[in-house]
Amino acid sequence: MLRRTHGEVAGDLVTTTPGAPLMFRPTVVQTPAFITITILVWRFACGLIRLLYRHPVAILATLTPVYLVIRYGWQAAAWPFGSVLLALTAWGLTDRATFARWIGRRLLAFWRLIWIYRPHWSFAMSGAGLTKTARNVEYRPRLVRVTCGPVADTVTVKMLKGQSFADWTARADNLAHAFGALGCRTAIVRAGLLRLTFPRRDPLRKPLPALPIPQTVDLGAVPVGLCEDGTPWTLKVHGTHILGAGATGAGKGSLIWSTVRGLLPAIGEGLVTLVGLDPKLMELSYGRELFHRYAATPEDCADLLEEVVSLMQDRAALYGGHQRSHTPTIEYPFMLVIVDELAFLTAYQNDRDLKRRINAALATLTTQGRAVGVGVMALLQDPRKDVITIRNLFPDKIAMRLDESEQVDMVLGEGARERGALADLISPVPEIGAGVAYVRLETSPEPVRVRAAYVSDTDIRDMVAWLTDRKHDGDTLTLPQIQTSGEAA
Ligand SMILES: Nc1ncnc2c1ncn2[C@@H]1O[C@H](COP(=O)(O)OP(=O)(O)OP(=O)(O)O)[C@@H](O)[C@H]1O
Repeated sequence: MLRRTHGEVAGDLVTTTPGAPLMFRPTVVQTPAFITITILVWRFACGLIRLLYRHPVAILATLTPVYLVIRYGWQAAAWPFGSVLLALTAWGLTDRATFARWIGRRLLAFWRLIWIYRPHWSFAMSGAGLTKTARNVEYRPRLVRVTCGPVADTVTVKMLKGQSFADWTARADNLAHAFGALGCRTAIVRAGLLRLTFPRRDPLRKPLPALPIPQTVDLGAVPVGLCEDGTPWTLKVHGTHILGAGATGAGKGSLIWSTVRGLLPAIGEGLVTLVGLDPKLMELSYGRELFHRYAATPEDCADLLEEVVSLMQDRAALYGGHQRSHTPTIEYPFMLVIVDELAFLTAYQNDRDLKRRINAALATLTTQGRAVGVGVMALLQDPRKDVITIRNLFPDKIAMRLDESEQVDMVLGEGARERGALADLISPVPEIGAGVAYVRLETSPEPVRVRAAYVSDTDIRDMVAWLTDRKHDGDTLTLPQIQTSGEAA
């Protein structure tokens, strides 16, 4: 049976389908051509101004020679153009860093914008499922800006209304492949604005040799390796506690020894004392001489930890009401307690009393030690809750190669893996992956990929010799002593 459709009926449409959808025909308003042209010209002008504002160097470098050739002919233009080119080459050869900062990376950013990001943007967004369609119109997130750092591109994006940060972190892998990058890290700039970081090359691909022993020591920034953006990786050791987790062979040793190496001058001056707990008897014993106090058996470790706790409490009593923070002095040096394979002393310890004493001492140190100049740096293989119950008492965490993806959030905190901390995907091949880690510092929620420098056995022997030489030179006659509780009081 033929039946007319309901609603604002489109002409004389009829249908034989029962329950056919209502058909509406929107009113078509003819836009005058001059309005359309004005809008297009306006958009073009805005785009041009934006381009000039964001890429002045690239635009000048492209347009100036063209203008000179058209205006004066190529022979006349060749002189100024050649001179500028020569000056820029000389600048690039003599001071590479400033040339790269002011010219090179700006040109590169422009090039990568027009060659990689702009042409692939639409397809990458829809391919990654980051577009939204409403009334048959596809809306795309806006590419705001591209900048280039020494090793990575930073792309600023305006998210679509209704999108969440999690939508983007979940697509990080898709985006990396879409733009031919090694990976993609996401970070929020402000509400609605997102920063995507695409590494162009990986400065952490090759092992780093041990860093030079620094001239002076900053306990807030001890150099231990390299970040993936090519900047030095520095570790804050004073006023915090550090937990490092990594499967066997992940390179936890390089983290310990790079830290000790960075602290060496301060150890020599007596401003830093090292306390080593080495239940595996393999790692710290190699540089035993660098530690003021050292323990290996669980009993000795428990005694030593309790001694440090009592020292810390004496200091706290001394400081109480007078000062709220610690400045290292020879009398009251900063004390770093390094624990290799913490689980041997806690979870895998059969003696219940020892286990309780060690756990209690570590919990006390990590809750009260920061302000009085006692820090704990603990390493372990397995970060699960039943292995380490005091995980949350360490403000700074480092995830080296881990066996399972779930372990990443256990170490670095909820959502770290989603934000790009792929510690479970670090290569087990020592040359490629040993010493590589993701860090999440107390001050920043974004995980940063880093690699610790490799301190070989020879380097450790040299460090011992360096310290011994200084002692003999008279700089420091004895290794600084930990004051016992009686002395401190
Ligand atoms: N930073 C590094 N760069 C390159 N290679 C490294 C680095 N650190 C360690 N390695 C290599 O990886 C091997 C294992 O390192 P290391 O013993 O430090 O691992 P680990 O995490 O302490 O393992 P385990 O928990 O079994 O003791 C080393 O013998 C060395 O060859």
